[in-house]
Amino acid sequence: MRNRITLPSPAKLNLFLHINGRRPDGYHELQTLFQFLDYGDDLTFELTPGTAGVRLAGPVPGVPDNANLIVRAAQALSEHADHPLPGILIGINKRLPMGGGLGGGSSNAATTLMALNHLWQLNLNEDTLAGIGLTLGADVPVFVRGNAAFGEGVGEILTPANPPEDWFVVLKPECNINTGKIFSAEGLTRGTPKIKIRPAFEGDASRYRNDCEDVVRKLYPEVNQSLEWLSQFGPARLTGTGACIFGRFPTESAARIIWESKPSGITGFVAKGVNQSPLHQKLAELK
Ligand SMILES: C[C@@](CO)(OP(=O)(O)O)[C@H](O)COP(=O)(O)OP(=O)(O)OC[C@H]1O[C@@H](n2ccc(N)nc2=O)[C@H](O)[C@@H]1O
Ligand SMILES: Nc1ncnc2c1ncn2[C@@H]1O[C@H](COP(=O)(O)OP(=O)(O)O)[C@@H](O)[C@H]1O
Repeated sequence: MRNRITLPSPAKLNLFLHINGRRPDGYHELQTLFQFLDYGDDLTFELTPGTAGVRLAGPVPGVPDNANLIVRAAQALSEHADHPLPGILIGINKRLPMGGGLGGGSSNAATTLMALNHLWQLNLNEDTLAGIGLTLGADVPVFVRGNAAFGEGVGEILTPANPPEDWFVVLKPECNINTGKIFSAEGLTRGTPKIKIRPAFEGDASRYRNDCEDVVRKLYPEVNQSLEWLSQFGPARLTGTGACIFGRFPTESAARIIWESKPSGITGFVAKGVNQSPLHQKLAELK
């Protein structure tokens, strides 16, 4: 049994995102296709016997520790323990932009649930971990399950999927987008008819759109400009409620050529889409 493990906390893309309606509680019913990227944050977990509680080795800028999804995930998990738990120190190597639609915070929460379930020897099953994850955010369950998936409901009803593992240029326009602001925008497309994705989806996901895109383009000219630039080279889309956008390429070299020619000042990265989460690949190696 190790005392210290470093685990990946990958990004997700919403390859498409449809909004089918609004629930009585105000949340929106979605249909979306999640795929992971082989790019993300790294989290290091170290047991600190003789101490109690969860400490972060350093803060995430702009996020108080007690609001950090890593700390909130650890606390939620600790409520399921039936034995005293040793303290834990968590280091964060943050690469993913925050509030970018890449699910970084949700992914950090899922990595924490999986890591501490192992280090604290809680033996909770995946259903329980996904259920705890859902209390922290709609995107946490897909990161706990670790399979590319169609998501329904608010994204928690998951059907495994196998989209092509293409390469992506991901760009982060210079703006931060609040998810709540987009879901409450007046002109948001909210009535896209449901498509049949269960028991199996038959179709080309790239034919479908992100229903948040029109509103985000109007409210954030930076996103509009970046989408116009990237779509010269093929279909480009928003992920989640933005601000990140992505373009799909069949090879790494094709993606890198476009990446090298991006307008100056814009940040982002090139990554491969993967249908098994890098977190689950690493956990399988540790077994
Ligand atoms: C849109 C998606 C798609 O993957 O991703 P991101 O852009 O955040 O990465 C997710 O569904 C984001 O889910 P989650 O991360 O739980 O959303 P939050 O930031 O907690 O939501 C902020 C607010 O947006 C509204 N909201 C959120 C999700 C949803 N399906 N319907 C909503 O109406 C609610 O008012 C909520 O209070
Ligand atoms: N560990 C964390 N990493 C990133 N963001 C976090 C974290 N903990 C809490 N947050 C909060 O969650 C918000 C959403 O972050 P994130 O999941 O990265 O973006 P998105 O949901 O747009 O993909 C951030 O703006 C931040 O306030």
